[in-house]
Amino acid sequence: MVVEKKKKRGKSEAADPQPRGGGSRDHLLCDTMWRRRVGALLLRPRSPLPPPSSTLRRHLPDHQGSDGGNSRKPFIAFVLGGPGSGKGTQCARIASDYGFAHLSAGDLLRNEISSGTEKGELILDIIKQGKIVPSEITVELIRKAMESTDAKRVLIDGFPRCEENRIAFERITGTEPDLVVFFDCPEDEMVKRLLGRNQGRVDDNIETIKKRLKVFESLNIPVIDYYSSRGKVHKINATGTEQEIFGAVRKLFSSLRF
Ligand SMILES: Nc1ncnc2c1ncn2[C@@H]1O[C@H](COP(=O)(O)OP(=O)(O)OP(=O)(O)O)[C@@H](O)[C@H]1O
Ligand SMILES: Nc1ccn([C@H]2C[C@H](O)[C@@H](COP(=O)(O)O)O2)c(=O)n1
Ligand SMILES: [Mg+2]
Repeated sequence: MVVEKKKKRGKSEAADPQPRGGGSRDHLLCDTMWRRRVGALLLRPRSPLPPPSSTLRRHLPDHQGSDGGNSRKPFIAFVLGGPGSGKGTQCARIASDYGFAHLSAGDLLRNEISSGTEKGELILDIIKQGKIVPSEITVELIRKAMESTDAKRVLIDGFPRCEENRIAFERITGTEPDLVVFFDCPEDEMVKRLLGRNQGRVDDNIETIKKRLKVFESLNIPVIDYYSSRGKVHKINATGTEQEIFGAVRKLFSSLRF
């Protein structure tokens, strides 16, 4: 199933996950341009990837293990949807009812900001502008979080946000999601929810929200289309009350064999 384009979706933007060209499309940049701008930080020599730890080995595809099943990779669900579509709200309920660990990419990045490091400052600057943080930063945070949980079911909320995110995740963890849940919500409803969220987020203002919506259409929809073509996407209508939406979520999760 290829996700239908909404009426307001710009044809060329949605079809071009890495738009090239002038400054007016600056809001669409994914991590390539940012890597250039912050070269000093990102081009620092990185130590070679360590051999997978026993925990990470659980994430490798087709790893059957020889310890009675304890080393099998966890069930991984990516949870996607536009800003304010209700990903975090529904993930909290899924985690509590179905025993999933909830890893929110946005929360991991905000924790890094709180740590007051140079990397945190870079992340803050990018988030304020509604853009996407370089994949190697985000995937590394997710990889560490996955390593430090023993959960057999993991929700990864708000990731991957662009094709580079997806490809970096697959390369670094050597695995793919078992399921992609897409919360489909009209833009006007998402804007209303974000403006009413009132959690002090630096990106919950109308200017940044407009940019995040454009980035979602341009860079995240192609990822959803990619997984749709691989039969992994389950689309949920994200309008209605939290409880109504969770009804649809429950139908899906109760039907899964983990
Ligand atoms: N069905 C709903 N109806 C009305 N408000 C909702 C609903 N679901 C969530 N909300 C509220 O909308 C706001 C955004 O929800 P939430 O934080 O879950 O979205 P999100 O998709 O995680 O957004 P972001 O991508 O910005 O993190 C929150 O204030 C939340 O309480
Ligand atoms: N994969 C990701 C996830 C998040 N970010 C940045 C950009 C988002 O606007 C911001 C907030 O995320 P949210 O809490 O809305 O999921 O964090 C990113 O760059 N890459
Ligand atoms: Mg969220």
